[in-house]
Amino acid sequence: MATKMRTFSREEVSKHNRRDDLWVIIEDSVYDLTHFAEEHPGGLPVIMDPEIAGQDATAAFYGLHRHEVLSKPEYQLLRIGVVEGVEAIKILGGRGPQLSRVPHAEPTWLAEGYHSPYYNQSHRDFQMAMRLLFSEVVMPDALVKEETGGQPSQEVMDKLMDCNLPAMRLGPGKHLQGRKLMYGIVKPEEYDYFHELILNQELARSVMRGYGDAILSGLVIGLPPVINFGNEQLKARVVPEALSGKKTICLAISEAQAGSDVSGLHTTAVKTPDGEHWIINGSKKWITNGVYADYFTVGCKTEDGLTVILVERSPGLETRPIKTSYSSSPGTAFVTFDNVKVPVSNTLGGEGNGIFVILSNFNHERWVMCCCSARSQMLVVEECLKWMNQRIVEGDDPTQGALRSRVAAMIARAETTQNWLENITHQMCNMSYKEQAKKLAGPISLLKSYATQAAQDSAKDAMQIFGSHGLQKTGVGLFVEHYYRTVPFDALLGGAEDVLSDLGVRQALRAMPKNTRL
Ligand code: HEM
Repeated sequence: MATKMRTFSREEVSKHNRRDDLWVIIEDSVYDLTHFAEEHPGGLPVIMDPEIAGQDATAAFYGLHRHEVLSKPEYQLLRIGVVEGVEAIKILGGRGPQLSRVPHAEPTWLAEGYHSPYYNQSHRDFQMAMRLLFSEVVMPDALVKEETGGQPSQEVMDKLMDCNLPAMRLGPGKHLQGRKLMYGIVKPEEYDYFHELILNQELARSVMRGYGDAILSGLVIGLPPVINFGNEQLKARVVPEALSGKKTICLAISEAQAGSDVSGLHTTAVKTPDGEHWIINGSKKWITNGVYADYFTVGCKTEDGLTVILVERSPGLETRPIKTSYSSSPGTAFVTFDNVKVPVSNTLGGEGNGIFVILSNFNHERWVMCCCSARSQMLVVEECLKWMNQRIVEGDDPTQGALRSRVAAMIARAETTQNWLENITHQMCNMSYKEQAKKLAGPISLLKSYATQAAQDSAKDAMQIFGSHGLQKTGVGLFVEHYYRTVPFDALLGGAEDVLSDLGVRQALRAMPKNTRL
């Protein structure tokens, strides 16, 4: 049974304003900071200020801290009572499992009183279960590992495996057959691209960018070529190992000299005289999950052009971590191949068909990135609106109007990205894979290009709104700092912005009836 809190009048609190007896009021509660003040990360003098010590420090507190600070158990112990005559206040803070009530912080279909044609009860049940899983199991681990750079803990990975998260991250398809998805909440045959959109968006909402990539990002891009183009024997061995989390797989295409321009790859695969093996030489760079991967889906230059080969970690293959601007959790690697011997039966999609294998992956990969970008943009809008709501601005500050107009632009971008994404997802649900490749390559490229530009613009706006707080890795600006630092990365992965815009327009021109005139 919860113990009843003591009640203090404001006058009584005001008497505790000395170094050896120091109380403050925050919202409806009284905190005894006498012993904490010495260790306070913001220092003692700020709390000894006559306007703070023994006074209502709510405005000052929320001008400098996130609400999460007060919910930490060690700081909850400082709470000694409540203020007489003040109604109990339930603060809506943090990123718990509950739906946010901040306008534009959730996609419309999750906002109370709004409607959407795209989602049914199965999506709603799935979303609730996903949010619970991510906020209660994954997020606490993510907050630690993002800083320390470690991989997600085994306990977290085991829980993600229990609900078949790796298989669900690959989207609808045969690979889901016979699996219990999300504790049975959704049947494999019902699982559609909106379920997958929800999965990606809950992940993007809950974890920071680096940790998110550590949760099997390599599998999302590295395994489909095996599923779609591997021989039966290879699939029977590798797919279950990867989907059960026993082995890690990554995609290794980009190179130091060529970037992601597949026509300029230098890594070679040459057949042994008996024609049984490939001998691979060269290197790959910026390979997500590469540091700890067991399998590498590798693009190689061969006699017939470009060939994709599944390479197992074996003698001659080495990986080294690359220090990046985000966390080391995803194990971004430099991979070298020194006469690595691989059976020819590990060829994916046939010799010389590498471009086709690589391109067939792109639509899904880019769409996944759009899901995450749209959701992160909403999160940044939420951070900005919360900050504007909690921070008290003294007097008539003329910059406030300008900041509001920045938030207006951010909301417009986030809503545009999400609404366009939902429309494309609806098309994906109603098209065969072949049709998707034909009709959606252009729109998905354009959406990805738009989303990553919008995200970078919103990161800049958010930085202006948070001011210098946005430079800090701790405190109120923690999320915005991370977002601003890592968001440009999305504009490069899966095709650079300019390349994708160009591709989208070229596809549109190709689809034009040739006899169209002004
Ligand atoms: C229950 C009371 C308080 C607790 C538990 C607390 C805790 C903290 C913590 C953990 C930080 C590190 C940054 C962060 O994580 O947000 C911090 C920073 C700070 N705190 Fe407090 N604080 C309290 C009250 C106050 C009050 C009343 C003031 C008065 C103005 C204050 C002023 C500051 C300042 C100036 C900083 C440095 C800000 C920064 O680094 O951005 N704190 N506090």
